[in-house]
Amino acid sequence: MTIILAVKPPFELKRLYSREEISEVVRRLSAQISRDFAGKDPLVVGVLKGSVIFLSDLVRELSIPTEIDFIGTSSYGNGTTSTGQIKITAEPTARLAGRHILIIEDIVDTGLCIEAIMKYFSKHKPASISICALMDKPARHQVRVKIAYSGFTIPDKFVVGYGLDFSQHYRHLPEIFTMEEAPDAGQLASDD
Ligand SMILES: O=P(O)(O)OC[C@H]1O[C@H](OP(=O)(O)OP(=O)(O)O)[C@H](O)[C@@H]1O
Ligand SMILES: Nc1nc2[nH]cnc2c(=O)[nH]1
Repeated sequence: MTIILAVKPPFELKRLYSREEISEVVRRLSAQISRDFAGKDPLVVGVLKGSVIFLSDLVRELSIPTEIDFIGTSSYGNGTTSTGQIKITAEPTARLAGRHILIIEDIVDTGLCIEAIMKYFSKHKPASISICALMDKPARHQVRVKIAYSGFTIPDKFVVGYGLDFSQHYRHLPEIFTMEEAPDAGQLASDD
């Protein structure tokens, strides 16, 4: 399925993963997490805002009790490339010391965001910190990242949907799409 967006320049969204493919990955990750964290009362921390839909689906598949919290970061502003300046914009409120913390990311791209989050949690003396990411773009990593629970390994393309935005839009789409300038963008732009 391809959607052409009537913006300038025109972008096209091409479906990368269907609802069924996403559900299958969510079930696989939840099973692994349920097994590894049994008896550990983990603190599941979603990285705002992109992980919210993934986190909601994931925790409802878990067979173990968990506590849920969130951390806010900003790095992408309104564009498709990281500014490289990662700010923690909202801190979790749960007790962190001595906890088994599972960070839930929608995507690891440069890895700068997750690196800053790992640094933040390390300072609070948790028992352990693990990362679960729905998508990983290894071709773009700028830092070493260890993802214990990885959903899809994706090519170097900007993706939207299932929580991920472009300029705060498209988070609501239930599937995941790549977003690229439409091939005839030059033609359309010169038709003004
Ligand atoms: O690996 P990186 O290059 O650091 O990129 C990954 C981060 O970028 C996105 O967040 P963003 O800052 O766009 O905020 P959002 O989740 O609110 O959209 C995404 O949700 C990840 O948290
Ligand atoms: N929406 C979105 N946000 C990102 N942040 C880092 N990479 C991406 C991406 O591919 N899509």
